[in-house]
Amino acid sequence: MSPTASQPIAYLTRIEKFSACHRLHSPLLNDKENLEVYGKCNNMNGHGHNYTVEITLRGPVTRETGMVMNINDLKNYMDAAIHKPMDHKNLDRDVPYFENIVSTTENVAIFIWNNLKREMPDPSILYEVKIFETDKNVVLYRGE
Ligand SMILES: Nc1nc2c(c(=O)[nH]1)N=C([C@H](O)[C@H](O)COP(=O)(O)OP(=O)(O)OP(=O)(O)O)CN2
Ligand SMILES: [Zn+2]
Repeated sequence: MSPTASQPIAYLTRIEKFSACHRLHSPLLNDKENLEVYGKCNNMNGHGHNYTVEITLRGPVTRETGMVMNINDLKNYMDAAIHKPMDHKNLDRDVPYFENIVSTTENVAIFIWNNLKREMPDPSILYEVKIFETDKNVVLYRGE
């Protein structure tokens, strides 16, 4: 059903956390360049983060249910898109997507976006993926 005056548009956000380790290393750069670009984050031993992910949907508030999406369903989609592939994993070694794609927070956001698009029955309502890699480093991705 398309939105009408009786179906206002709302933004629904769910926040989840996951932990993972990684090393910033680009296959498109040589070792010297990798060290120059990524500095301490290029260390062979890697390092870990407690990521916070905010997923926002934008869609009509369905009259019958009063919801953009049932949060219980959103939880399941986020579990499949975020926790199952990445929680307590080494992103570079355990997640095939990052085999040749550097595991920056930008690319983690794109990975989550693509996973959610596959999981959700109506992917058009996915509005934004926001990730806090640390308290100070935040990435927003809107599929552009
Ligand atoms: N554009 C990006 N730049 C950097 C990313 C990234 O994902 N995208 N990631 C890193 C490192 O992985 C690392 O996570 C940065 O962490 P760190 O410097 O320890 O964290 P803070 O900036 O929060 O802490 P400071 O104490 O201020 O250094 C690097 N660059
Ligand atoms: Zn990092």
